Amino acid sequence: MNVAQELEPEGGGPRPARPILVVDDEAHFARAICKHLGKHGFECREANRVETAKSLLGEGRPAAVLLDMRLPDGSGLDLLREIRERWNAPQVPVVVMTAYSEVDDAVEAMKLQATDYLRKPLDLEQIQDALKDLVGGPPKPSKKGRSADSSPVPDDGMIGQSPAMKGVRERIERLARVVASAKDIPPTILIHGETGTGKEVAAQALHERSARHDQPFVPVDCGALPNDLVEAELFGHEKGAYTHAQERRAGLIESAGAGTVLLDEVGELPLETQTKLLAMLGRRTMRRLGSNQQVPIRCWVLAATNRDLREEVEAGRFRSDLYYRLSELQLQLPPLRERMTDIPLLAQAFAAETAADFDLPEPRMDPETLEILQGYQWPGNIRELRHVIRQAVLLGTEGVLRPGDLELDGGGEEDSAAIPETGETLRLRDVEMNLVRRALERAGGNVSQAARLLGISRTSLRYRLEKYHIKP
Ligand SMILES: Nc1ncnc2c1ncn2[C@@H]1O[C@H](COP(=O)(O)OP(=O)(O)OP(=O)(O)O)[C@@H](O)[C@H]1O
Repeated sequence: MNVAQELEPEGGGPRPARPILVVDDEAHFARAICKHLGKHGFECREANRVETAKSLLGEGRPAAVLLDMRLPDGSGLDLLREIRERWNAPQVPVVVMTAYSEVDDAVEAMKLQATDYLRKPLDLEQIQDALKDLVGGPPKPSKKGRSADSSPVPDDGMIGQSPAMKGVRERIERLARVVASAKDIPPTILIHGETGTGKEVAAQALHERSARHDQPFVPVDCGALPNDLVEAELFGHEKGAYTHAQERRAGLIESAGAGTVLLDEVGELPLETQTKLLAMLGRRTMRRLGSNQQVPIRCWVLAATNRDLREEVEAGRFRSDLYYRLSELQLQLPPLRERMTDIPLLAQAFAAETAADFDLPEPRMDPETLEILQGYQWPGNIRELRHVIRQAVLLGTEGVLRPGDLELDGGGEEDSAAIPETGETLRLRDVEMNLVRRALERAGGNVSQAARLLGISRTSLRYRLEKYHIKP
């Protein structure tokens, strides 16, 4: 009899499957475990702190617990003790995850009747195997699960059928084939594209097509990390390596294990960090801050940038040797304005997503709304489109997306050259509103004639009339 059977309630009969509780302070790692186990039919709950774990435990007994020892607000051992006091061993299997240097903890955990312990760094397969032994196979899939083809979003998360997008897909397929044929660590791929064009989505699609798809995918926004912390975040640190390093901590690169790391906005890395990154890519090892020991790295590195890195190299802000190292293979993502035919699909998918998130009816798209969306320049690309649609669904007319529901930031066909800085937006709106009023007056309230006077389409004028609440 396996533990899963032991956990069946005495009264028999069907019951909802209990989730597996994953407690690890490395959020990326915990998420990767949940994602991997999720793919194999296990339901998971994630906690990155003792407090969160306790409140999830308060909701009911889990099928098993995967427990990291070092947590930001307490120790895994104390949590294990509490689980044992609450539910008595061996009813809830607890698998402890420890690093090599935490042998004492592992011994202590065994005394507290941890069911098993796994040594970090860990492969997701290992975790799955350990759980399978303990709780048996995954529960039957629930009827609630969405069927793969009920969603307008393709498996790779990349919506779009335009020639430009088909080109991107083909390129990703070709890159994936090269990656699959690499004997050891696949070559680095540099993904270029303006902000919001989907570089992270493309990186994830590459990861999903690689042999590493069951391992963590760890995106790191290099631009968001302050200069004095960037190396600690990337490479990890020993206790006391710098003022606030109170605990030893694995870096993001190490926590990716044999998965994929995406260095997003890699052009933002300080030169000193670029040097360390280059050494790491060459030697396939790295050192945690404050340590002399070289740790082997197994992850595949992808990089993304919205800058022209060759220009950065010329300006002396980016190391040319690192540029060549990172750009062994390249992928270019087109701006949204070069694939306007994808806008209806994207807009409808974002509208559906928002409606589902807020339990609203999925809105219909007014044809004039689509015309406006396809006439706008989208400086913020797909991210901006998603934002505009979400806002329109939440704050606009229920059940239909009308032109007046769209809040676009200038950038339309006739004013795309002037995206105003803060403070100028109002002035631009005032000028535009006055022009619209004057044109209407001169045209005696005739919308088509006023549009001709302004040199814009009738739809564009109708959009502005709604936006500024002007009655013709
Ligand atoms: N082809 C696509 N289909 C659907 N959604 C997409 C697509 N491309 C991007 N998105 C969505 O657009 C948003 C921005 O995408 P992403 O973060 O990948 O862009 P990025 O180029 O990495 O941006 P940045 O340069 O600012 O880091 C996300 O919400 C993403 O889900």
